[in-house]
Amino acid sequence: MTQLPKMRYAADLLQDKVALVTGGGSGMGKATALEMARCGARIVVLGRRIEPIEACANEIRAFGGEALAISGDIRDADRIDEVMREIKSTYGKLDILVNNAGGQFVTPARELNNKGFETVIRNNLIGSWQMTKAAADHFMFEHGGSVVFVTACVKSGLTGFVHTAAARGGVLMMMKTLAAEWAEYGIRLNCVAPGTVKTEGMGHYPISPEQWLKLNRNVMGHMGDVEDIAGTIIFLASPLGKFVTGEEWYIDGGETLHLKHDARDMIDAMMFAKRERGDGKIKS
Ligand SMILES: CCCCCCC/C=C/C(=O)SCCNC(=O)CCNC(=O)[C@H](O)C(C)(C)COP(=O)(O)OP(=O)(O)OC[C@H]1O[C@@H](n2cnc3c(N)ncnc32)[C@H](O)[C@@H]1OP(=O)(O)O
Ligand SMILES: NC(=O)C1=CN([C@@H]2O[C@H](COP(=O)(O)OP(=O)(O)OC[C@H]3O[C@@H](n4cnc5c(N)ncnc54)[C@H](OP(=O)(O)O)[C@@H]3O)[C@@H](O)[C@H]2O)C=CC1
Repeated sequence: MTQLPKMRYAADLLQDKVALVTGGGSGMGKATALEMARCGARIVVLGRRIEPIEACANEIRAFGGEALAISGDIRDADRIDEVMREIKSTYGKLDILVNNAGGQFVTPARELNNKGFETVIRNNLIGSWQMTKAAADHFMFEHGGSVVFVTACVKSGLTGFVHTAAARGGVLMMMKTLAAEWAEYGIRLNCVAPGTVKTEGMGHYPISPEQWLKLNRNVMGHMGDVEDIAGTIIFLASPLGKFVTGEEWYIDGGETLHLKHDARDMIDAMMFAKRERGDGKIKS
């Protein structure tokens, strides 16, 4: 059971709202789902594995909230359509979409093949587009809504992650374009770009959190907590953010204050980890 932090927002902030959080079974997505439920929203938790999303929904029910866990892959357009129909038959509407699901692997660009590049683009750009378009078609063109994309700090690229830098940059420009085109339907769209945040997901990488911090440009010297990101997502998604659209907010411990590149250090650390493992891919 997750240790719930002190509540920051009013318990009725999201009263009568229905929110869908992709990747809501772990990390920042789970923290967002739990806090949104504590603010009164009915929550749909989406992810590929059923266990983590069921666990999150059960935690919400345990404190008296309402939640529905639906398994699905954001890359699968047919499944997304089914998910939207299930939400319609259960709750009748969808007010908030948090496009949080995503992930990538670390690799020097020189060693990345086309399939690997496309895999990460599909997971982080095309998946978010498909979710957003389906939410708008099924619900938000009708009654408005708010979409928050979780991206990453890629202001000056991201060494070792050319695929995800391209995908997240694509999400940013997609979000800004949609914010302009869809304002007339009452749809707001924004991005939250986390710096390095302590989550289960960081376990996928071959270096320790301490090594991440050394390579990182964060001036605070410590990682973010999932609640730092959840709080910002909720602000933007809720009526508190009703005059904000088309924005990207960096929640990054000052990582973007200075743009010193860590290119050599990053590649060296990754290549070292790869040699240590003796395999072709940099896997955790
Ligand atoms: C200085 C600090 C910087 C901080 C940086 C930002 C920190 C970000 C942190 C986070 O995002 S935490 C969230 C963490 N979660 C993840 O990142 C998820 C981990 N990754 C995955 O689950 C998977 O890698 C994936 C991205 C979802 C892809 O999985 P999928 O099952 O769709 O593809 P695969 O069949 O495994 O692979 C397809 C294709 O992709 C290439 N490839 C895959 N893995 C690697 C690898 N480790 N190295 C190189 N290439 C890889 C490859 O072409 C694969 O095809 P095949 O070779 O298998 O035919
Ligand atoms: N932690 C960090 O420092 C940073 C993270 N980010 C990004 O923030 C987001 C959340 O990260 P974090 O909480 O750390 O990550 P986690 O790995 O803990 O969570 C990612 C979640 O997304 C789900 N997911 C991944 N791919 C898909 C898919 N194709 N379809 C449906 N669900 C999917 C996973 O569940 P399942 O596997 O069951 O599908 C998982 O629950 C991600 O987009 C991440 O890349 C960005 C910058 C930094």
